[in-house]
Amino acid sequence: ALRVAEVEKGKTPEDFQQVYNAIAKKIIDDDEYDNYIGYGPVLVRLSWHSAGTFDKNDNSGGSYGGTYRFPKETNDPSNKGLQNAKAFLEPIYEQFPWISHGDLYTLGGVTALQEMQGPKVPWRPGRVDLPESATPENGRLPDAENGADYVRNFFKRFGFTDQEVVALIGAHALGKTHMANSGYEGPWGAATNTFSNEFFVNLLNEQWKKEKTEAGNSQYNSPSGFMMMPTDFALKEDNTYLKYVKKYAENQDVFFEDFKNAYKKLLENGIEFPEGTPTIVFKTLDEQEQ
Ligand code: HEM
Ligand SMILES: Nc1c(Br)cnc2ccccc12
Repeated sequence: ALRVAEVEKGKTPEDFQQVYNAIAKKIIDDDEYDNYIGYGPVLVRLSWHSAGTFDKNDNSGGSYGGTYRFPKETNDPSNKGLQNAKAFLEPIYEQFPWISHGDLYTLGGVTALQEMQGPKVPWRPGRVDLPESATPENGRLPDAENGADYVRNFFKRFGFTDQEVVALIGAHALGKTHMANSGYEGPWGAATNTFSNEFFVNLLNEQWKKEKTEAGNSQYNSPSGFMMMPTDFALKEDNTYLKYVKKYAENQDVFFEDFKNAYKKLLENGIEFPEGTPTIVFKTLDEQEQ
């Protein structure tokens, strides 16, 4: 079914900037989360998982309906750990009950990314909450215990190119993996809350050793305490992906530009935005008088 955006009644870009500011301030206040990594990375992951159920073949799933709010999707094993991001956003929703859940989950990721010095991501409002019956079945998100062919095939469902796929996975510069959530653990050292191209720099420059985790997964570990999952590592094993890995490791500006475009496409996949829908480029807190 076609998803047509309808901006929340009477709301202006300034209203959405207020939501952005409330999320950004809460990220600063709740800085102790996950050993002081903070909520930035898990908010970005929630925005991706809310959009990552999209299937272009029948236009089902995706960010529009905000169905992550329903237990079936919240409890998808692929979403383990995202409950923390959901709880973080609950008081924001109480403060701005007019916002749709689809807009809230995608705006949460855009806010977190920009406040972690990532690129400015133009964002459009108008996702409309769909009923529980619209919740997609579990299992639409990717499984990290796989190689390049799986990754390439998985993202065909979104209509992404090889370049867009490599750019998007660069989000793994943020945060970390948690044994209790996914059966992967690490990095132990520089789990970061600043967006950069270092995922690609590490992937190319570190010495990697393939090991088994206590959950029975494979992961690649480096002496500096970094880790890669098989689907991360696949990006350097595949010659086409490797071309983009090198491009992004060499030039952070090019990575930021390509990530911004691919992330916007991810968050808006399957949605028709009518003429006149505002495109908002949010100001960061630093850019506003405090
Ligand atoms: C092949 C595709 C992908 C796979 C298999 C994958 C898998 C995973 C797994 C298993 C984790 C660890 C979760 C945990 O243990 O807490 C993770 C974390 C993360 N993923 Fe991905 N991911 C993929 C693509 C993406 C994309 C496209 C984005 C965003 C654009 C993204 C953003 C993140 C972030 C920010 C984290 C860190 C979360 C935290 O620190 O709590 N991932 N991913
Ligand atoms: N920081 C990460 C590194 Br370094 C490598 N892989 C990841 C996969 C998911 C989330 C974070 C990371």
